Amino acid sequence: MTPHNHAKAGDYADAVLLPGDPLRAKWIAETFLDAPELVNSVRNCLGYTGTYKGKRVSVQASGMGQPSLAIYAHELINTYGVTTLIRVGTCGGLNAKVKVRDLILAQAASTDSAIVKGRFGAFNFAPIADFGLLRSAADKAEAAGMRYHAGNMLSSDIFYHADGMAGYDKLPEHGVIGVEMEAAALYTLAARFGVRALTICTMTDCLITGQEIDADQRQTSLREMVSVALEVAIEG
Ligand SMILES: O=P(O)(O)O[C@H]1O[C@H](CO)[C@@H](O)[C@H]1O
Ligand SMILES: O=c1cc[nH]c(=O)[nH]1
Repeated sequence: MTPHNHAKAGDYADAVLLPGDPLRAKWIAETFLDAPELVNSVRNCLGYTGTYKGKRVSVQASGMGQPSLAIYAHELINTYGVTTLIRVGTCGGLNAKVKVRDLILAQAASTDSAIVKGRFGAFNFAPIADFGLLRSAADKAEAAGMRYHAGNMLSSDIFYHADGMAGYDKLPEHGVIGVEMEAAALYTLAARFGVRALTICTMTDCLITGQEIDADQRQTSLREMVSVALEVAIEG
């Protein structure tokens, strides 16, 4: 047990999906998992374990932002022995080629966060996805006919930039295609502790075109993203 998680040893599967939103964790558990059991509800940051296609898998909400995700990821890895962490999030679009509902597989994650930047002194560490998980997710999205983009994500500590698009500076012109708030910390912790991590996001609002997902599309496209993540998770 930890200050943020009252699950017992063995309550989590080796692979855990990490949505930001606790209610998305509940929806994933109730919609996709067989015999889901609530294993954590501290702060309402819900965690569940069940089976998917006969294999044990968990889902744990990470909250919003890198400090919050870092707490849950750190504890899942170091207290509960989790070895595969797959974030299933939403993100904004920073490239017009990425349409709402498209998946972004975060191959790498740039960041403005001190949680990563403060750790490497003179160096700019490059947080990257586990290649096996990335390749598997790309294969599965492709096989299912989904639109997806593998590329550089921005994990920002700031949702409301005071300067609007200028807040993203030169990142879009250097190939950064989406923005969310957790992947870089997840990849950095995975690297530090020698486990596997991937971030998959559904693009819900394009900051370039102003296009936004509507309520009906949101559920369908999150469903597609979660199916891909679960298929990757149970591969072991
Ligand atoms: O939908 P989730 O997984 O929460 O992800 C995105 O949504 C939140 C901001 O609205 C941030 O957590 C961001 O990363
Ligand atoms: O624009 C967006 C949309 C989702 N999540 C973010 O962090 N930014």
